[in-house]
Amino acid sequence: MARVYREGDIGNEIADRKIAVLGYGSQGHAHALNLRDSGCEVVVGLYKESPSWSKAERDGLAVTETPEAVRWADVVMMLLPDEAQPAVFRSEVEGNLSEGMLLLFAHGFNIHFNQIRVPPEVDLGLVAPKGPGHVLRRLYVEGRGMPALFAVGNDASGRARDLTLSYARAIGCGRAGIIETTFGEETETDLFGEQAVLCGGLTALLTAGFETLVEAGYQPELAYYECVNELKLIVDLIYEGGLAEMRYSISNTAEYGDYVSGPRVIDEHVKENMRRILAEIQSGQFAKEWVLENQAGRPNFLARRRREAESRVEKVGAELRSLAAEGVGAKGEER
Ligand SMILES: NC(=O)C1=CN([C@@H]2O[C@H](COP(=O)(O)OP(=O)(O)OC[C@H]3O[C@@H](n4cnc5c(N)ncnc54)[C@H](OP(=O)(O)O)[C@@H]3O)[C@@H](O)[C@H]2O)C=CC1
Ligand SMILES: CC[C@](O)(C(C)=O)C(=O)O
Ligand SMILES: [Mg+2]
Ligand SMILES: [Mg+2]
Repeated sequence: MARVYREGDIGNEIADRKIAVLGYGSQGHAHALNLRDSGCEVVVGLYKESPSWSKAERDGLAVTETPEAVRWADVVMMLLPDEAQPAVFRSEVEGNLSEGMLLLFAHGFNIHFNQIRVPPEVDLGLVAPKGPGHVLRRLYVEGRGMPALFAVGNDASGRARDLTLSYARAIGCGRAGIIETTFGEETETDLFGEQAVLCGGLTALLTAGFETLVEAGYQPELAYYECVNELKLIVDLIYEGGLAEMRYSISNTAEYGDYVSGPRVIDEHVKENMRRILAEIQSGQFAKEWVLENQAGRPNFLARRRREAESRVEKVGAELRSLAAEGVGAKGEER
């Protein structure tokens, strides 16, 4: 079994270091605020026109432009979008790194697929929380934590491993559990999970279920409640107690249907498709496609984003959510 590091197994070396968090988006705001609340000295690095600059200041954080933040820091966490990282690394980060510094990533894409090469005298690490940044912050505030992976890509100083783990603890992940990995394993499993299961697989499954009911003549609002809205309630039970807890709470009729119909939906063909997607990730084909899509100005990505926002399942969901919000008073009480 993998060793799972908890708070008590990890030191507090990070408390003596100056940390620059580059970016203040989903992960950036959560890392910066969790580190600050864990007693660390943090500066957020951004570009001058960023709308997030004033937001970070309102949250009580010091903000400077990226090159200055890197020069000031001992530890730099790169939390720009993956596709923006290589250019910013070359123009604003690389020249300001020095021997003994630790450069961290929250996802290994650019290191594993050779889009960024870190100088050999600089330590290189990975702290990859296994969930969205806004939930990382929410859990920390609630006194809980999100699991994370950590890896060391280069240990020039001999201190990279302890410091990387200590950073993971300071953002709250030691409260849940931290597992050691490599940049390659984190990158390939993360891309697979988000494409085949958590985001791509799930949205395709929900949409297919919704459309099947609507095309068969059932009310779209009912189809939405059945195939999309209720998912959270089912997933919460799985999160709390695994598949068994969910199956304990549903009816025996639902449990029997789960056993006889689930494997006919997610059948061998689906697993074959999953294996193909994994192979495209492992070979670097997906990474190459995403890099080229960005170099071309993201035409397919942006068109797809627009089309998805116009889809029937999204429109029905938005209407139902606005009706639900109307029924709730300013203090969240039912009217
Ligand atoms: N989203 C998530 O929950 C997870 C993300 N990750 C990884 O974390 C990293 C960050 O992703 P995510 O938090 O989603 O990113 P976001 O898109 O949410 O935030 C990116 C931040 O970088 C800033 N930024 C963009 N371009 C530049 C630039 N040229 N110079 C300086 N700052 C810039 C943005 O500025 P502005 O605010 O002005 O837009 C924003 O603050 C990625 O490596 C991702 O794979 C890992 C685990 C989960
Ligand atoms: C599931 C998507 C994710 O990998 C994440 C929140 O963990 C991401 O890249 O945002
Ligand atoms: Mg990811
Ligand atoms: Mg992920």
